[in-house]
Amino acid sequence: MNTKREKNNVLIADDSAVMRTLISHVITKLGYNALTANDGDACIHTLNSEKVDLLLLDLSMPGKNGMEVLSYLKANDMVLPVIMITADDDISQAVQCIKMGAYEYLTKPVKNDRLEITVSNALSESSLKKKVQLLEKELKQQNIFRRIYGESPALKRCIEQAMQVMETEVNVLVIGESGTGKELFAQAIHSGSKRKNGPFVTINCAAISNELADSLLFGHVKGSFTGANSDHTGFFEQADGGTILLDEIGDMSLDIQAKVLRVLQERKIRRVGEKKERSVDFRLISATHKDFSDAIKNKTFRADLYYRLEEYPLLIPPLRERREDIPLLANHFLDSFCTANNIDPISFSASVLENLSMYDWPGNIRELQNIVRRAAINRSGDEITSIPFLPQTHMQEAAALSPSDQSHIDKPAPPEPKEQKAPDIPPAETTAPEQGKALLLKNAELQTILKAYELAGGNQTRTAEILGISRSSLYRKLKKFGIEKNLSLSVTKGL
Ligand SMILES: Nc1ncnc2c1ncn2[C@@H]1O[C@H](COP(=O)(O)OP(=O)(O)OP(=O)(O)O)[C@@H](O)[C@H]1O
Repeated sequence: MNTKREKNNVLIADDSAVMRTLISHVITKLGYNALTANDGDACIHTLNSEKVDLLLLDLSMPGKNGMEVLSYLKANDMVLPVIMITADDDISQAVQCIKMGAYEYLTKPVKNDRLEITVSNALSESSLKKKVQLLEKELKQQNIFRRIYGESPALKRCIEQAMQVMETEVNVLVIGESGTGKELFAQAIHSGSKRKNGPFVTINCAAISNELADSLLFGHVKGSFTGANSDHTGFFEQADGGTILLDEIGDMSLDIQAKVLRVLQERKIRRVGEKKERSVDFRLISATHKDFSDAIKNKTFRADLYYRLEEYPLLIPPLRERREDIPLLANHFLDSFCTANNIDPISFSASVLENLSMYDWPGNIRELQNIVRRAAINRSGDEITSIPFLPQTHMQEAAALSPSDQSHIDKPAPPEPKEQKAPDIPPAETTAPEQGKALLLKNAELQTILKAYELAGGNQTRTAEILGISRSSLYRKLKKFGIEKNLSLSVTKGL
């Protein structure tokens, strides 16, 4: 790359007007912009007000001398190549400047050819350094956010914000509907922070009762209450040196809010049954799907705690506000499912991807992930051509979408050819009465569970994993279908 063409700004700081004129002449002839300063203070002023790519700095100047300007640059993290200009008898100081980070020194009288070469080399090197730094930043971003898929401007904005805040110690409040990826973002912020080698501890605030709060949050010592058979380390202590995620923070009781506020203020905890206090060092991230304004008004959430939590709010938009991410996410979940289950690659037909893009996804990405898994289990070939169990209640008409939403669905989806539909599950478009529809959905759900069960080789934990639900949800669903325990019996009976 030819640095001359870039019109870099070169600042010449010298108290001699003759030197400034001579050097400016050479710099301009080389194709760079020459800026000048007649002393150290003027030099610092220009550095703060202009974009300066290279500094030619006289060592001996009235007011702040060259060495002091160099110290100022270091103290203020201002990174740019500096070439010292020095009289012969200042050489030892010039060497000292190199040790302080100056790129090179030139002795007076400055020879034009030496000046030209040194300036060109310094600018090329600095531009190369900037490129490497940019690449490093991109690589770091790709690595930290590798599990977060999406290309929409809305998602990219979230990533950019997370990048900005992750290296600080600021408390982050991640706000978004259920299933939008709040926990994923919290994990990414932790892995991009200085605490990345420390623990990442998640507390589900909705699951902590007032009775158990002290023991769970702060720990207990053996014998401190009935059933305390051994010492226990609480969540805050477990997170020492790392990050703690307070998930579903809006569901925390007022009692527990007071306890958490105290830890945030004092950074100390006391285990139940123990007198001594222990210091804890953690970074706090909280997540919520709730709007706090009403809770604060109704005094069910402490305003003083809220303002501590939301030092930096990070808003994750729902999937329906970034529809362009849907096909990408759907394909990603399908590929992951096939890889995890040793299935030959399958794909979605274009019309299915369009249908998925028109759905509102009230359960956001988690719901999309589950629907993709079900579709993969129910497939009848290597292409998925219909999603019969996609509820119509949240389906947008293409015409109802905003123009930006429609960029990917400009043509209406062609009707599915009859022979491609799943044989035993009628398509969702069927104009059946409501009861009939409910029955069809129930049937589709059961078929999905049975196929997952087959795929899992009869293992119920694995079945639940494939379906993306917990084991207890699986049992609940089975119960709903009148199957209490023995799923294999139902499969063999064909239900
Ligand atoms: N952008 C994304 N790319 C890939 N997977 C994602 C993305 N966002 C979320 N997911 C996946 O969706 C699921 C839900 O994400 P996550 O648990 O982070 O959401 P959440 O907002 O914390 O949900 P909840 O409020 O219900 O706890 C997870 O399996 C997660 O891996």
